Amino acid sequence: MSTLKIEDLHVEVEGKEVLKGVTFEVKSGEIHALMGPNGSGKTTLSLALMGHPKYKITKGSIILDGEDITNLETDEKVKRGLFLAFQNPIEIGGVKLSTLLVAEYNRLSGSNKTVAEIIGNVRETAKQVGLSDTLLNRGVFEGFSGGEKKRTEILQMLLMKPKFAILDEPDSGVDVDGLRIISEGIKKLRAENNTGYVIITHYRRILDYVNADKVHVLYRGIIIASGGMELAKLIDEKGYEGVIKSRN
Ligand SMILES: Nc1ncnc2c1ncn2[C@@H]1O[C@H](COP(=O)(O)OP(=O)(O)OP(=O)(O)O)[C@@H](O)[C@H]1O
Repeated sequence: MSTLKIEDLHVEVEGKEVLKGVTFEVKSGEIHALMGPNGSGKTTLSLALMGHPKYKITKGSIILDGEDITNLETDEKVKRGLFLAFQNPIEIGGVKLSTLLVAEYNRLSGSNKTVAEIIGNVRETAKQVGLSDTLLNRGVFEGFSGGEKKRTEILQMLLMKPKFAILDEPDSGVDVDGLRIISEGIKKLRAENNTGYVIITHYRRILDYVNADKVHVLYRGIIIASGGMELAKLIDEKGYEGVIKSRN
C-alpha cells in the first residue's frame, strides 16, 4: 500500500501565489477527482507535484511513502512512481512515438531493450486504447487529434505502471468511445497495479465511469470542499456557486 500526501502546499507562479495551502492524501487504488472553476489552480497543482521549475513550492510538502519528495527533480519523481498526463501535450518533432515509448520504458525500468524486443507489448497496449500502428510510427503528437493525444497519454501510463497518476483533463476533447476507452484504461491499471489517481476534470461523466472515491473542489488556490460523488452531482446541478453557498 502506497500513500501520496500533499501537505499545506503553497505554490507561486511568476511571482503570484496560486496555491494557498492545499492538503489531501491519496492511497493506492483510490481515485480522487480535483474539480474547480477555470483558473483555480488545478494545473498548477499537477505541475508543481511533478517538479516543473516555473511552479515554485514556497511552503508545504509532498510525501510519497514517507519520503519527502517535495524538492526532487521531475526525473526522480517519475522513478519513484509518479506520472503526469498533461492537459495539452506538446509535439516533439522528429522523434517517433514508438521510439519515445521504448526509451521511457528503458529509462524507468533500468533495462536496455530494443524497439524490436518490446514493440509487441507497445502495439498490444496501443490497440487496447484504440491507437493504430500508423500513429506509433509518426513523430510524437505530430498532427495527432486532441482525442488521439489523450489516448496516447493513457497508453504511456499503461506502459509505465506508476504508483500514482495525475491526469489533467483526460476527458477534454475526447469522443464518447474515447471516454469509455480511457476510463477502462484507468480502471485496468487500478485493478492490476493498484495505481492511485488524481483526475482533474470539469465533468462528472468520467468520474461516473471510473467510480471515483473522492471529490475535491479547488477554489482560488484552496480546497473548499471534499466529499464523495454527491459533490460532483451538486456541481453539475448548482455550479460552483452552489458549492460555495452550501459551505457558508
Ligand atoms: N506559467 C504561468 N504564467 C503566469 N500565470 C500562470 C501560469 N500558470 C498558471 N498561471 C495562473 O495561475 C492561475 C491558475 O491557473 P491553472 O492553469 O492552474 O488553473 P486551472 O484550475 O487548471 O484552470 P483551467 O480549469 O482553466 O484549466 C491562473 O490565474 C493562471 O493565469
